[in-house]
Amino acid sequence: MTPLDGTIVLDAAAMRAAEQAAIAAGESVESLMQRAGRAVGDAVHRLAGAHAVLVVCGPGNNGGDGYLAAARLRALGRTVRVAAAAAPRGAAAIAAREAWGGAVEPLAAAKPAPVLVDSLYGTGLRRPLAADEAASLARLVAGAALAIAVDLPSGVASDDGALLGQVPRYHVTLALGAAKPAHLLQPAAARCGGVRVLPLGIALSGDTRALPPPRLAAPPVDSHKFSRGMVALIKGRMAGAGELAARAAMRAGAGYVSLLGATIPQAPHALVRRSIERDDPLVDARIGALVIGPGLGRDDHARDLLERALASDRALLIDGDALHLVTPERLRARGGTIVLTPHAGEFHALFGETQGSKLAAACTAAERAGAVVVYKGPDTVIAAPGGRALLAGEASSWLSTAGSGDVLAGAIAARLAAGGDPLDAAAAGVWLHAAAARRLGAGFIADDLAEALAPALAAAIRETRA
Ligand SMILES: NC(=O)C1=CN([C@@H]2O[C@H](COP(=O)(O)OP(=O)(O)OC[C@H]3O[C@@H](n4cnc5c(N)ncnc54)[C@H](OP(=O)(O)O)[C@@H]3O)[C@@H](O)[C@H]2O)[C@@H](O)CC1
Ligand SMILES: [K+]
Repeated sequence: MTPLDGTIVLDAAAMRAAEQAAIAAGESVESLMQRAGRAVGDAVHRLAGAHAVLVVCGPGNNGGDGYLAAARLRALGRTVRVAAAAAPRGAAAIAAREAWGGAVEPLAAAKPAPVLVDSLYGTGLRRPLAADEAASLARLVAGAALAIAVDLPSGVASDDGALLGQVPRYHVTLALGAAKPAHLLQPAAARCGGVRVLPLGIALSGDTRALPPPRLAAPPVDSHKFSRGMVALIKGRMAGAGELAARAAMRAGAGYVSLLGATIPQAPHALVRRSIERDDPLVDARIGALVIGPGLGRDDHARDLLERALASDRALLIDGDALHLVTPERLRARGGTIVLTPHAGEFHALFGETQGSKLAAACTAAERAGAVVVYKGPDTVIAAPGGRALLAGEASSWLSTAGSGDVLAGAIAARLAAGGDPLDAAAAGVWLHAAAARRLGAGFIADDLAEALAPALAAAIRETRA
C-alpha cells in the first residue's frame, strides 16, 4: 500500500486504457482481477484485526474484485461472508464468483459485520444506486466498526468527485492500480477516509498527480539575499493583506521581500517598505516574483497598478481583486511566467462558468491564460499550460479563515522567486501552506499561519534530505 503523495491520478478512460495496454501485452482481465482481489484481501487482513468481515459485491468487475478478496481472506483463515444484490455479469466477474464458491447472501437481508468491504461499484458506475441497494449499503456501513471501500466508495463519480446519491463515509479506500480524481476532489474525497493505492504492476502514464512533497534545500553556502529570491508585493487598499503575504514570503524562504506602496516603517523591520511612485520599482531586474492582488481593491488606482505589473517582465503572481480586473486573453498576450491563485468565485469571474470537473476546468483555464492556475478550495487543483496538473487533496478546514489566501500567495511567491519550474513553485507553496496549517492544529489565524511556514519549510528540507 502506498500513500498518495506524488502518485499518478487516472480518470476512468485512462485507467481502462492502461488495463487494455496490459492486456495487449499478455495480461488478461482475469489475471488483473486476481491480483486486485488478492491485494484487497491482504490489505483487509492487515487492517481488520481479528474481526469478521462482510464483503458486498456488485455485478461488474469491482464486484469481481470483492469475490476474490473474500476468497483470499478465507484462505488466510479469516471469518468472511459475502452479500450481493445481483449476479455477476461478464466472464471475469462470473469466474471470480465461482472462485469464491461459498454462500452469497441477499444484500437486503445481510446482517452487519464489524468489518464491511464495499465492492459494489467502482469506476464503471454511471448512475445512482437503486434506493434499496443504497439503503442496504448505508445500513451495513453504519453497523461496521471499520468500513473499507474497494477502489471507490460506491456512489461516487470517479472522474469528477461528484456524489450520485447518498454515499456513506468510509474509514479507508483501497485504490486499485492508481489513484482516481474522486480520491482527491470534493465532495467524494471526504467520503473516502484514508486512501491507499494498491499497485497492480501495470504501466501507468499521465499528466495528473497527487501533490508531491516539495524537494527543497537550505540555501547554498555562497547565498546572498537576492540569490535566495526577491519578492516584491504591491500594497492595495486593504494594507493588512499585503502585510500578511509579505510575512508569508519571508517565512517561506525568500531572501528579500519588499512591500511597494507602504512607506511608514513598522515591524517586521526585515520587510523593506518602498514607495511605488518613484523610479518604477516594478521593473527591478532582481525581482524574482512580483505579487499583485491581495487587498488591491477594484478601482481605477487598482487598474493602473495592475497595468504596471502586467507591463513588468518579472514573474507575476496575480491573486484576489486583481483576478477581477483582467481577462485570460490579456494574460496570454502578456506571456512570461504567470501564476494565478483564484478561489471559486474569482475563478468564475475570470474564466466564466465551466463544464466538467474542477480538474478539467483548471487545465482548460491554464491553457487559456497561458498561466499556472492554482484553483483554491478544500480540494486545491494546480494546473500548468500543456496539461500537467496536481491535486492537493484535503487540507485543514481551519484554513477557511480571513487572510489565508494572502499567506498562500506569499508562500508561492517565495518559491517562485527562488527559481525553477512555476508549477513546482506553486506546488511547494500549496504544500507548505497546508503543512503550516497541520502544525497549528485548530483555531489559528492567518498571522499564525504565515509564521508557521518557517517550521514547515524546515521540515520539508529535512524530509528532502532524508
Ligand atoms: N482498471 C484496472 O486495471 C482494474 C480494474 N478492476 C476493477 O474493475 C472496476 C471497474 O469495473 P467495471 O468497469 O466492470 O465497473 P463497475 O464499477 O464494477 O460497475 C459496472 C457494472 O455495474 C453496473 N452498474 C453501474 N452502475 C449501476 C447502478 N447504479 N446500479 C446497478 N448496476 C450498475 C454496470 O451495468 P451496466 O451499466 O452495464 O448496465 C456494470 O455491470 C474497477 O473499479 C476495479 O474495481 C480490477 O478488477 C482489475 C484491474
Ligand atoms: K466500491
